[in-house]
Amino acid sequence: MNARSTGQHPARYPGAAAGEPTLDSWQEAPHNRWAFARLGELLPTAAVSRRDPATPAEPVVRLDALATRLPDLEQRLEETCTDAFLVLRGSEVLAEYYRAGFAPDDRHLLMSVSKSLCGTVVGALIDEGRIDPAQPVTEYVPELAGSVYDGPSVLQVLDMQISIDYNEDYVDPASEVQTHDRSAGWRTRRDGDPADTYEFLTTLRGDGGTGEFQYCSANTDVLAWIVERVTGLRYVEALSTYLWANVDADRDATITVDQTGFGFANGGVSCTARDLARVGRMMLDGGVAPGGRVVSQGWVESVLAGGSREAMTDEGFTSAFPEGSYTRQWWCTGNERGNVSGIGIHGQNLWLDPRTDSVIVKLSSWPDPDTRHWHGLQSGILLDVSRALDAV
Ligand SMILES: NCCCCCC(=O)NCCCCCC(=O)O
Repeated sequence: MNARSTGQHPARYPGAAAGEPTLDSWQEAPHNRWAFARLGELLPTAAVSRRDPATPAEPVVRLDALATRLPDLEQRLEETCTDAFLVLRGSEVLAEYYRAGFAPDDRHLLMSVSKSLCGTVVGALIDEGRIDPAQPVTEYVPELAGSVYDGPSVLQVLDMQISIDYNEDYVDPASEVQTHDRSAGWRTRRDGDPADTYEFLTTLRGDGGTGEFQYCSANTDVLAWIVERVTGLRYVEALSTYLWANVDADRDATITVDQTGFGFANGGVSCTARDLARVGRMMLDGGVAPGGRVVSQGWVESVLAGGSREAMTDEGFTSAFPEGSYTRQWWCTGNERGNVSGIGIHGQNLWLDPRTDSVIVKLSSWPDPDTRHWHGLQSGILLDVSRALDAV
């Protein structure tokens, strides 16, 4: 593959030269001043737990508030490989569950729930007038000229309505989603792979079609690239500035980065269940968080109203939710309760139940990424808990 220029990217730290520090220069001045405090952005880093691994966290089971209506909830959480589960009604944590070995302040990978966070950052920048959703993507990232993103609007990327030669089969080694992973450092590189995520995005092609839903993880990374271009910040910093710094989080979130330091917006965020619930709380509070307004009420209303039912083609989703749609990086069930969710493979949900003003977080480690069987069990729990909240 011929490496092509993907243009200027935000400096890793103020004053850093483009592309610096690299794996070979981070130990040298002046880079060491930044790198010694940010090593996890350059080298895979293991945490030294403050909890003795020999005495893993005790399980936490606080499901009493739901026990009358859902006496088998704990069993269902166990059967669906739940690591953390939390129900936040208003500002009250009504129920919580953490499996043995996973503590309430442990972070968990969100997979594609990360997309809903990125969508929120884009929403904030649209509110500020810094992104116009009707503009073509290439207005912000001209380096995507010639790719499938040469033509579609930012809104079509947000709503995933672009026909892309991208196979999102997580277990197919020949799929584009696996090449994407390799470019981002999630899998071992192969000869000829793009050097990084930016370059991978420039390689994507399509038939020029728009208007039909196609779930494609690359779209979110394009959004993150746009975020970088309009803010001059790295995506990791923008996520902090526009979202995380405002939600009164207990802990820092983390995001995986590729070798250029580009955050894997489509699936790489990890955080605690309680902090993720705070993002849901902000949505149900009309875009307002303890640190101030994150997105406009109008943005939140657009998400809760759902997207185009006609555009939705995902039979897996519509078999469960016949009125389902996807908009602004959120899955919208179109059911009578108006449930909307961030959804990630292997059982991650940030589920909003506007009717009871509740947020349900479920973080899991299903053995399979994305089967109807597992989604069915998971949706069943989320719907049953939502209905139980009507009476609690
Ligand atoms: N390769 C990096 C991470 C990709 C994460 C992909 C992901 O989490 N996808 C979620 C798919 C949700 C499907 C929902 C449904 O069909 O019901």
